[in-house]
Parts: sequence; structure tokens; C-alpha cells
Amino acid sequence: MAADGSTEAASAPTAAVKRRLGVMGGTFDPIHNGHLVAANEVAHRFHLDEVVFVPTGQPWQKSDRKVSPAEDRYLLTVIATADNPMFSVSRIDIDRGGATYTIDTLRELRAEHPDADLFFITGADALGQILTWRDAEELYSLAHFVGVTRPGHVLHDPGLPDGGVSLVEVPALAISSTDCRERVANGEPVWYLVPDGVVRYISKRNLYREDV
Ligand SMILES: Nc1ncnc2c1ncn2[C@@H]1O[C@H](COP(=O)(O)OP(=O)(O)OP(=O)(O)O)[C@@H](O)[C@H]1O
Ligand SMILES: O=C(O)c1ccc[n+]([C@@H]2O[C@H](COP(=O)([O-])O)[C@@H](O)[C@H]2O)c1
Repeated sequence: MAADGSTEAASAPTAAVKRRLGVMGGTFDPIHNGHLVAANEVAHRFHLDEVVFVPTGQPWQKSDRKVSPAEDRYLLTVIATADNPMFSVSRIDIDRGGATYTIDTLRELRAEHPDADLFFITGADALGQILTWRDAEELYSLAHFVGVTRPGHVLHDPGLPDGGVSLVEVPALAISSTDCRERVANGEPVWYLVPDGVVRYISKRNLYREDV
């Protein structure tokens, strides 16, 4: 026992345990239960401490279609994740302005969380396009990439180096935001495809009524 009464074990330096931060990027127009199941499954498999959902500001690869206002997509994401203490939502891609590039997202999150290991979670279909993303070769030095398999999509080798990418199979949920928007436009229900609060927000704001 030391003179101050503490035990040696208690005063021995301990290695700092790095936080493990998941980053789930998406347009979330609207967020649906497929996104939530995917984030939850990756959090479980990779022992993540938190998953930050990051709605895109301007998804430049979706410039050929109408995307709902960023504030609506942000609020939908907040509503959908509010009851899970491990989930949070970041505005960084919205507040930065301009086209959204994941390289900027990850640089900002690295600066905000210098002591965390980052795990960027996205669909295997999106990951298959990663070589078309800005500064693709730099991306995997900032985060580990986790591609979640989605029913009907097979990941073709995106050409990333070994060890930089993992694939995780999530319980099959054949939901997409496109299907949700089409269902709303056709007057079909989206109950149980998206969280209840998301159904109510879509109705309150009259989203997806006349387009798709
Ligand atoms: N059901 C699902 N299971 C697993 N991953 C999914 C599922 N739906 C979407 N994802 C992934 O989540 C990420 C963010 O998705 P995004 O917001 O683009 O939704 P989406 O359903 O793919 O939208 P859209 O149909 O409008 O293209 C994407 O990488 C996408 O591949
Ligand atoms: O960095 C890029 O150039 C880039 C190009 C396309 C998509 N992304 C990111 O991939 C994630 C899924 O995008 P999306 O459009 O399928 O919702 C989201 O976080 C996007 O910002 C990133």
C-alpha cells in the first residue's frame, strides 16, 4: 500500500481505451428501419460506443433527382434515433454547405474526436461506388469502412486495400427510401417500415405527396 493509502494497482498507469465511434452517413429521405437495424447491428458486432448519424447536405451523386430539404431530413433522423441512447445525429454535412464529401465528414469528425476510432457505416451498394468518391484513396486512412449488405445487392470488390473494409450481413430488411417515398406518393402506408414519429412527420410536412 502506498503512503497515501491507495493500492499500487489503483495508481498504476492504465492504457487509455479508445472510444469506438460509428458514423452512419446517408441522405435519409426518409430514414427507415433498414438504416436503424444496420446501425444497431454494426454497433453490436464492432462494440461501438456510439453511432452518429450524419444526414448529407447536398448528395452530389443524387443531383439528378429531387431531394427533400436538409432540415426535414435532419429532423426525421433526430426523431427516428431519439429513443436510443447510443444514437446521435450530427449536422456537420448540412452546416458545411455545398456538395457533401465523406472525406470532409471524416476529417471534421477526426478533429472533433481525436481519441476515437471511426467506423464509417454505409450500404454495400454505396461502398461498391467508393472509388468514385472524392479523395477515395485517403478515406480509409481516416476510418474503417463497414459495408452492410442489403437484400438484392452484392458487393463487387471496390478495390480498397485489405483490412480497410468489413462487410456485415444485417437481418434482411428489403426497405429503401425510394420505396417509402413511392408508397407515400401512392397513398400506401409506411407504418412499421419507418419509426412511428417519422410517419407522423412525413404527414405533418406533407412530404413525398406528388413526386417520385
Ligand atoms: N434496408 C437497408 N439495409 C441495409 N442498408 C441500407 C438499407 N437501406 C439503405 N441502406 C444503406 O444506408 C445508406 C444510406 O442510405 P440512403 O439514405 O441513401 O437510403 P436508401 O434507402 O438507399 O435511399 P434511396 O432509395 O433514396 O437511394 C446507403 O449506403 C444505403 O445503401
Ligand atoms: O465522398 C463522396 O464523394 C461521396 C459520394 C457519394 C456518397 N457519399 C456518402 O455515402 C453515404 C451514402 O450516400 P447516399 O447518397 O447513398 O445516401 C453518405 O454519407 C454520402 O455522403 C460520399
